[in-house]
Amino acid sequence: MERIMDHLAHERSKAQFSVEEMKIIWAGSLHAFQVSDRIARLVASDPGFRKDNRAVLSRKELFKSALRKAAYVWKRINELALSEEEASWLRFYVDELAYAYIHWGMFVPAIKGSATEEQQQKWLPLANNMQIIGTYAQTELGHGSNVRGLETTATFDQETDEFIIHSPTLTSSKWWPGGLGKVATHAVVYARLITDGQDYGVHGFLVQIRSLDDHFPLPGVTVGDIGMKFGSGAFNSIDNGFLRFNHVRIPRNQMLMKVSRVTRQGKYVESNVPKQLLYGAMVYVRQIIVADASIALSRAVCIATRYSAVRRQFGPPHEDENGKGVETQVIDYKTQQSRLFPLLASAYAFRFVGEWLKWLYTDLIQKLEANDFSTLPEAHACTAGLKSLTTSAAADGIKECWKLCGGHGYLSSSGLPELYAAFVPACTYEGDNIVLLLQVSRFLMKTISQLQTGKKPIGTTAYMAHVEHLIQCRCTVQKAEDWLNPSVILEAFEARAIRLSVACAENLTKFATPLQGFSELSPDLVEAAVAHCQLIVVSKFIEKLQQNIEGNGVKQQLETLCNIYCLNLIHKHLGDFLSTGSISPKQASLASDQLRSRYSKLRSNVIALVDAFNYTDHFLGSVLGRYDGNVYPKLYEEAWKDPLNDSIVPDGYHEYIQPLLKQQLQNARL
Ligand SMILES: CC(C)(COP(=O)(O)OP(=O)(O)OC[C@H]1O[C@@H](n2cnc3c(N)ncnc32)[C@H](O)[C@@H]1OP(=O)(O)O)[C@@H](O)C(=O)NCCC(=O)NCCSC(=O)CCCCCCCCCCCCCCC(=O)O
Ligand SMILES: Cc1cc2nc3c(=O)[nH]c(=O)nc-3n(C[C@H](O)[C@H](O)[C@H](O)COP(=O)(O)OP(=O)(O)OC[C@H]3O[C@@H](n4cnc5c(N)ncnc54)[C@H](O)[C@@H]3O)c2cc1C
Repeated sequence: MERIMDHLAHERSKAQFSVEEMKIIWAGSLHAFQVSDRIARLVASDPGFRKDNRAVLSRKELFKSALRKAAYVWKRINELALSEEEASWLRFYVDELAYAYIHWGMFVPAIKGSATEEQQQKWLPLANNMQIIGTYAQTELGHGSNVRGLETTATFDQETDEFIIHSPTLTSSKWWPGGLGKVATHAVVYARLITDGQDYGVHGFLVQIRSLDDHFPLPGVTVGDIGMKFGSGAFNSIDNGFLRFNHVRIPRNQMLMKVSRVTRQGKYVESNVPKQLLYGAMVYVRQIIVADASIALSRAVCIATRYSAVRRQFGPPHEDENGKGVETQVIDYKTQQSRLFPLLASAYAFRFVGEWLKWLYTDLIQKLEANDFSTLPEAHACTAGLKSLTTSAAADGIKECWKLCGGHGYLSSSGLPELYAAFVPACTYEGDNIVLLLQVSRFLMKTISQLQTGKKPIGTTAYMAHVEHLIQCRCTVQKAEDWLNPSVILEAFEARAIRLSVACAENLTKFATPLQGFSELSPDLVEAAVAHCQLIVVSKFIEKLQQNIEGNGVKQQLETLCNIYCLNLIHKHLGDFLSTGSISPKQASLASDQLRSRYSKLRSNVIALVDAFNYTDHFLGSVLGRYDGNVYPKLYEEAWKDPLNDSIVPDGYHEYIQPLLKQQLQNARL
């Protein structure tokens, strides 16, 4: 036991940089570090937030436990008079999915984004004080990605000055909203607005669905839970629900009227803001999900890295610090490094691009407030594309981390199965990842077509202004070290991205209609979108390194991580880079040489680099990822806690095992 604890301490002593300074870089600022660190410790030390083994709880127990924790969170927020920022960290570190995520993450933002000032004044205090609990009811049984295809109707009745909300078909039943099944009292419902016999498309409506007195559904409302989801624990603590309306009436002023409104006379009036603002809550959450992806991936990487340093298999006999013969740490196998270190680099890359995206979103909101809508298309493309890119990579990465831990990774006590099950739906919710990439490609094709009109591309598409150069430039790498030059990397990624996009744009012209072209070429368009999004991540990582980064050795570690992130992408997408002529086969081989050398450079720092995430053992929830590396005794201890070990002889022995054994013995004797 002592030996293993010493082992991680030895790993930590090898770090060539200041972990404390890196923690601040990871958190984003000294302030963010201090607040999150304080709240993380508060949660970890409070028995009310203990994480029992969720995998062994029944659905009802799990759900009730999540309700208890959510209520306790609210109590502590009020007792400690926490600020909005602190409250948000508290919900985050409690790490139990419950209705509050949708209430704070989607219901409140939907009101803020789509309601008029007057409506906000009425509804926000109720929501902020938890006098009502809200959900976001958009998806239907028959319609998820295609929001324009939603069937629920909101028909204006001029006589009573009300909207009648109705589910005309089974497929129009709302399906999936979190917190809807058993908890929410209110919902922002997306429905087709019909007035004067005309259908004006999908709009948002605030609808009360349960009584605030006895929690029963209101007349005309049928509501329930959609059932168990993948994985034990994970999303099963939350009540994703179904909802059907039978001519439910709401006052006219419960239509969210920032984008358009219906007058007392039933006239539909558009405001001067783009209708896409109705989808504002999705843009907001997609931006948060990118930050979530870096957190989920970094948790898995932290577990796999610490465990890989503890775990030993095969190898020539080494001597440990005490001169005792030991096997090789699995982290020293080059295959382990080539699978794990790019994931560590990706966690950092996603963290920085998430930080940038938060800035982009804040900037968008400021512009919208000043009636400047110019950056909305780019913000939509960036949030959609990066949500897609980072969640797909993080979900795959978490799965890889569990395999990197061998058999023990498959145990619930490793924390990895639940982490995976809880994160993988991020590839689907808030927009299916392929559907979102197609949105990005649409934006890219539009930008390319506008180049011909002389319109200057801005923001993340600014590189497209150099199309003529990027289409014909040749990569200048001659030796492996040349790959450490950021401008060389950037140009290779820009050339690959623009060449894929231009090829798509040219191919699209060969079809009878753009619609037909988009449909036939959609796999290529998705690849072009991925290339563009990877370029954004690469360029934001490089930009981060150009900032003033303090702390002994911190910048050097980030440079190595950035090199690994970029070179590994080249390695993984070699087909693209070679087929577009962005690099040559010889340069590809030099990139691989450089990548190997970066792994060696990073090796002695990896434990400290995952320590910089500053995750408490409580938050990690993993025996394999413990800070002290005391893995084996704790695995043994956890095994004993399994309900099957409550009795020596299992329940069922007398009914099923004993008779079988007896029968077989008797048969043998005959
Ligand atoms: C975009 C679509 C795929 C398709 O759109 P269409 O092609 O049909 O076109 P449209 O006519 O709709 O659009 C035309 C035009 O608009 C552009 N557009 C589209 N969307 C947007 C947008 N959002 N913003 C700006 N512009 C937009 C589009 O590109 C066109 O432009 P051009 O004409 O110029 O080309 C659309 O149908 C779509 O979005 N589909 C996806 C559906 C979707 O995403 N649904 C989400 C449902 S809600 C959900 O899934 C919730 C899950 C939540 C799970 C838990 C989350 C956990 C994390 C929460 C955070 C916690 C926070 C806690 C905070 C705290 O605690 O404090
Ligand atoms: C855990 C979880 C929580 C959720 N929470 C909420 C919530 O709170 N509120 C809410 O309203 N919704 C919620 N959702 C629903 C979610 O937003 C939808 O599942 C999502 O938008 C995808 O829609 P879909 O399920 O209909 O998939 P579909 O659109 O049916 O996708 C099925 C397949 O078709 C493909 N596909 C679809 N359209 C195209 C296209 N145009 N081109 C190419 N391929 C296409 C997709 O790539 C996918 O492979 C949640 C979902 C999950 C899993």
